[in-house]
Amino acid sequence: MTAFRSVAVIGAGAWGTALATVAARAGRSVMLWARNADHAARIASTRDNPRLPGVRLAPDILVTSDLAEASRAEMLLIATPAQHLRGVVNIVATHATAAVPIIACAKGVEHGTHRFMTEIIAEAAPHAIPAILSGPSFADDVARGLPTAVTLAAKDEALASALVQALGSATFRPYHTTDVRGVEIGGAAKNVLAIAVGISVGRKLGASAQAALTTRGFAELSRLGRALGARSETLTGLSGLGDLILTCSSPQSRNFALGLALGRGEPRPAGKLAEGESTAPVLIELAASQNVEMPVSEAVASILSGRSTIDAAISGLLTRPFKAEE
Ligand SMILES: NC(=O)C1=CN([C@@H]2O[C@H](COP(=O)(O)OP(=O)(O)OC[C@H]3O[C@@H](n4cnc5c(N)ncnc54)[C@H](O)[C@@H]3O)[C@@H](O)[C@H]2O)C=CC1
Ligand SMILES: O=C(CO)COP(=O)(O)O
Repeated sequence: MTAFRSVAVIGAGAWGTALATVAARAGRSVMLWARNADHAARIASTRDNPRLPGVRLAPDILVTSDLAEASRAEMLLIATPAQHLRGVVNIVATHATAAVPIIACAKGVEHGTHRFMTEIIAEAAPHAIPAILSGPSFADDVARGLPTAVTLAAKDEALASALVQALGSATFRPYHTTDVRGVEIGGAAKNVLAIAVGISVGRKLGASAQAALTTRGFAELSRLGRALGARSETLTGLSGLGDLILTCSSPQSRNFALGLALGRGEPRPAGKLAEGESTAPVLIELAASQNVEMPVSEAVASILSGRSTIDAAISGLLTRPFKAEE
């Protein structure tokens, strides 16, 4: 199997920049693609990306806005927002014809199609090998070299393991699995649940409610995961429970921070991507199609769409019938 000497990171936001740093630390030859040529030129000359302030980009990371050039790498990491992944992979597919791994690093489910990230890659770039990287990892922590561990999934175990070898280092520790769907469900659902927990903290409902909501959130994430064939060790692993714990406990999470602002009745944080907002309506459509109950996610979707007030949604959750814990 190839040693994956060259890596292209597609999307120069906070996460793409952190991942470029990770790949450079692991000894890869790295190219970071930004869609805007001026933005790419500015990052290339200043070695600083305003999306990830205070992090200096290693001198050997090439920054480009040429997608054809980036698409020729031996491994591609896609770090655009989830709803834009298809658009960018469509273009990548016109340039890259070899069967290279394309690793989705976005967390979400596509509107309209209900497709998970690796399904989109499979449709948009049929010659490529889809994989997914997800887990508890704030871009800022990762870029600064603080210890993090994530899950990397591909259908072929040998390939998943080779990708881990190519990207892993002492401070960025990917664990490999073949449970692709399990990994992508965790990353998508935890963002929606983090908004709910942020709202409860913003409303000062207390630490006990925060723990209860996170746990019941995990119950519904697991129900959907099981219905879609995820393995229980994935759901309780880094990309499931691990990422849920991180984002439901820290205002550093943009999803949690959005919930916090909503709960406090404050303006939402400006210019911050909170993927849970896009994922919430799709997640509940997906759950309904599987006859899976996701009351916490439904409450988030109804608050975000204006169908429910926060107080009505909280009251709705607290007055649900008592039942067995499952
Ligand atoms: N920031 C973090 O700590 C982590 C983020 N992620 C995931 O990574 C994905 C990206 O998040 P961030 O980098 O944090 O967001 P960000 O808001 O910092 O950056 C998003 C980037 O995508 C680019 N972009 C937007 N639309 C595009 C399009 N149509 N084509 C190409 N590029 C486009 C933007 O120019 C921007 O550079 C999200 O799905 C997020 O959930 C995953 C793990 C950690
Ligand atoms: O996915 C993340 C951490 O694992 C980042 O969380 P936010 O997108 O909520 O900031």
